[in-house]
Amino acid sequence: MNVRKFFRSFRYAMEGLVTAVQEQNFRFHLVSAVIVLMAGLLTGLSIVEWCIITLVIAFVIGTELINTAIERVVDLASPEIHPLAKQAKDVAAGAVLVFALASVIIGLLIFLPKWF
Ligand SMILES: Nc1ncnc2c1ncn2[C@@H]1O[C@H](COP(=O)(O)OP(=O)(O)OP(=O)(O)O)[C@@H](O)[C@H]1O
Repeated sequence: MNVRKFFRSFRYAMEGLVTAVQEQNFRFHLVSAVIVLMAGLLTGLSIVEWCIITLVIAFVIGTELINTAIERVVDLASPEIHPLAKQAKDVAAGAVLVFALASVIIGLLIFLPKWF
């Protein structure tokens, strides 16, 4: 295994995260994740619940990262207005929406019974 290559790839991945942080939607998901993690600490969750919350946060943020990557590629490939460019961006945004809605439902199922 090439350790230098591994750390270089890691650095590029971190640069990707720094790029994504400049996106308002990504920052919204990050802030939401921090709020959910703080609520989890204050409420007290089981190991399984922490695993579910961690997975859900990773899925939403991961999907938002892929959405950002798709936006960049579409802008590169089709800087002019094109129906396929619109479809590509809207479908990618739809993927984020599906995960975000599922995360809200899962969050409610985990937290509501503990609060009420
Ligand atoms: N090249 C294009 N051709 C046709 N429609 C486009 C094109 N680029 C963007 N759109 C439409 O405009 C919407 C907003 O595009 P934009 O590039 O601002 O993306 P966004 O989702 O607002 O992301 P961000 O502002 O975070 O970059 C897209 O969801 C899409 O419907």
